[in-house]
Amino acid sequence: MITARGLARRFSARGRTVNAVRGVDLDVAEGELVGFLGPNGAGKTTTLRMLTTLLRPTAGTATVAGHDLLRDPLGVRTRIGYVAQGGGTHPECTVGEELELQGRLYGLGRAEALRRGAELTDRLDLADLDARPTKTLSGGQRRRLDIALGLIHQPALVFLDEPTTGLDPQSRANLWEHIRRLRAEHGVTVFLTTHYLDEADALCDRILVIDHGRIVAGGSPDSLKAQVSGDGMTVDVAREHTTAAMDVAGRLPGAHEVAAEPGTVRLRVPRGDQALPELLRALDAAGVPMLAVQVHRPTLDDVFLTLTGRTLRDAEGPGPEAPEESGHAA
Ligand SMILES: Nc1ncnc2c1ncn2[C@@H]1O[C@H](COP(=O)(O)OP(=O)(O)OP(=O)(O)O)[C@@H](O)[C@H]1O
Repeated sequence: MITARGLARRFSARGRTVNAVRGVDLDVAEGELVGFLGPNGAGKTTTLRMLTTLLRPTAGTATVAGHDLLRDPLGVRTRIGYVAQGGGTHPECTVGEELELQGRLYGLGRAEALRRGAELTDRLDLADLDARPTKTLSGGQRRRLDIALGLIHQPALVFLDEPTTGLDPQSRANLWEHIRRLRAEHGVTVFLTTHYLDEADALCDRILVIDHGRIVAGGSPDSLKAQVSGDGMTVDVAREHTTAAMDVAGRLPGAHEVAAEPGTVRLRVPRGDQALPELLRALDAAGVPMLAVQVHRPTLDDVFLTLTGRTLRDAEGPGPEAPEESGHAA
């Protein structure tokens, strides 16, 4: 459904050059639900905008939904849906009007646009909101409307840019269910970007991790987690015992990535369940009272840390300063 080779995009403005995407290869099969994961400024949106014809690549080639991205951008556009981060609804228009207008923009007749709109509002739990101005919708309802608008022309492939950013946990879980159903019941291929590891973990068959404009890892959530060697342990002690606890922890068989901050020691061990009693005995023998301990299986957070040396939290915040440049359809 998507094949991209060496896709790259450079922005230049005011004498500065930003290599936002530095040569991305992608293969997405029909019916896959793929997550594109990375911190702020990693190049997710830029890649998405290239794949959806909104931004011309500086290098590389791609075929999207059976059409060549550079030679046949119109062909690409008719077969894909793109749900951008901010959405684009008019605040005074009603849900029904927005859907009808979008359908007409895609060349549907009025009756067909209304029929599709009704089908989508039904499918996305918006059926009672037809007459409501979009400005009165909740965050979750608005995101579901954005998705309905992206699906009006029955695309085979839909791109969702951070679909759940800003939503409360319940609305996120609800939206995940709708995204799963898009694929399960309608065979739509879904390519989504997200900051959230739990989202990628819960939703995606496959995850691609992008950092500094390059894909640094890819695979199923489980296979990525398997790349992290061992379980994590977090040990809390009184601040004055931090160094002693770190020494003890570092001597456990197979202990690695041992790090400490005042009152807390973190490490990785091959098997957390086996290391725990040993750690308790060793701390006891060293006269270090332990206040609390946690053992956890590797998470995608750990994967990200292992691959990039940063946690997604470290990476939060604005990306490198870069001036705006308006995008051009290819
Ligand atoms: N129009 C532009 N002009 C100049 N630089 C840009 C432009 N668009 C993006 N960039 C820069 O390219 C890099 C990648 O940005 P991009 O928006 O693709 O990242 P992202 O992974 O989607 O981040 P976020 O999660 O914050 O949306 C950043 O350094 C950004 O500042």
